[in-house]
Amino acid sequence: MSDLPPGWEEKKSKSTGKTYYFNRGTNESQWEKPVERASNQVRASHLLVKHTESRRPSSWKQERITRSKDEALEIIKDYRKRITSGETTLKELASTESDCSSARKEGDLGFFGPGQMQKPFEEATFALEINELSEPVFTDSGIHLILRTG
Ligand SMILES: Cn1nc(-c2ccccc2)cc1C(=O)N[C@H](Cc1nc2ccccc2[nH]1)C(=O)O
Repeated sequence: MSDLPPGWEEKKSKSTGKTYYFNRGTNESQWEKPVERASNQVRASHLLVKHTESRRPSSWKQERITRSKDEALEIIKDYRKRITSGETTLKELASTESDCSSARKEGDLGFFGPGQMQKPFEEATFALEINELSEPVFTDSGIHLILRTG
């Protein structure tokens, strides 16, 4: 009975004889044995605009964040329009504009389950369909746009 997630198979490297894992569906291959992701987890990328009331009003972009919450909301609304019009993507904008250090990963936060992120962020993400973009979401960190990716 294979204990590998769907699509994965165990193979032997012709050159080294070492076991590796190959996914015929995605053409991925890796040395580490793939593990099943918990079914209650989701994956998301986000763009964060901080403001003066943010828990940590500082970021890789700006040592001291001086914009107001209202200004941050106007910025986030403009970003959302540009994404929904197809002019740009959330990942492109997050890379240059997000006040979260995940900007260096195009805003990708990876997989997370209940209890890992601030409640408003968690609730908004779990309410999204995969590839759906949230409305502006308010947390203690600032204002977010969230794209559920998994
Ligand atoms: C939750 N998280 N993951 C990363 C991250 C992920 C991948 C690569 C580098 C950093 C950064 C953070 C984080 O909390 N960043 C904070 C801002 C922030 N606050 C959040 C609240 C909810 C979800 C994401 C959030 N990001 C910061 O940089 O001040």
